[in-house]
Amino acid sequence: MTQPILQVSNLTKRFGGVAAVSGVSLDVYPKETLAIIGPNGAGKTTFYNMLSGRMIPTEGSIVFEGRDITGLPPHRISRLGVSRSFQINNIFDEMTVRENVEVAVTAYRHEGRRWLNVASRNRGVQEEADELLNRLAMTSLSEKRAGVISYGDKRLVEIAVVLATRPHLVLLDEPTAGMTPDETHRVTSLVKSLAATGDYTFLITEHDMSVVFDVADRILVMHRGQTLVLGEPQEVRAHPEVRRAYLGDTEEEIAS
Ligand SMILES: Nc1ncnc2c1ncn2[C@@H]1O[C@H](COP(=O)(O)OP(=O)(O)OP(=O)(O)O)[C@@H](O)[C@H]1O
Repeated sequence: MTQPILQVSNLTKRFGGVAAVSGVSLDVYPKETLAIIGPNGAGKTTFYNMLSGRMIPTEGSIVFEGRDITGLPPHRISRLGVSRSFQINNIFDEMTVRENVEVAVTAYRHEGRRWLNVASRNRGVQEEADELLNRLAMTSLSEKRAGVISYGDKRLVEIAVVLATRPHLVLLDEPTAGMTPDETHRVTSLVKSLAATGDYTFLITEHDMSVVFDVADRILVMHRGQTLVLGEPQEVRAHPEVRRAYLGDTEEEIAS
């Protein structure tokens, strides 16, 4: 049987009396796309923060590709192949799209402080950046300054920057937040096409249920820091507590 790429056991984070995440256990398998949903305050961000090393769990363990990464600092976890995109833009507006990706590729290659000078001259880096942009169908934007492209395109550049670190596990944090329907469609298509390459495993937090049901192989529903349901989309859709606690209201809303 396939070994999980990520094994989360009894993961717990308490802030004083508040258990933001409480006893969550989860196995994630290579190449799957697993969505994490839940109402505001359910613990999704705290869960991500522990996976990516920004917060140290109060209890529990995180094993990635057979190695215990619990409590390691973010740069070590990233280096091991877990990469996270954020809800905020963190790209350089003054640089072109390609330069942004080159910086990420170069940083990954550990060229240290010389990266700014090296990036534009290093053909290997350029080729890798071009290949990534091609993979994301963004070649036509390569020479544009990041500051002038649309919000949706910026979010895609961020995904390119994340992929430049050659992750095996990609944590996407509300990738379609603030996007137009067209932009949302581009992101869902992209995630699906990247998942289809078999090179990545995705965790994705997302409030847009149509995106979740479109991209996810499985869904973890969190509620008050705990696992409410973990299952395939049709199980989650049909689950009475999920309907009450989160998806809420009507059949049509959930199916849409
Ligand atoms: N640094 C912190 N100190 C104290 N309490 C915190 C801290 N971070 C999160 N919490 C609390 O933990 C709970 C879970 O928060 P978290 O941000 O993880 O939820 P979320 O599911 O990501 O919510 P949202 O969808 O609004 O981003 C909330 O009650 C929140 O107030």
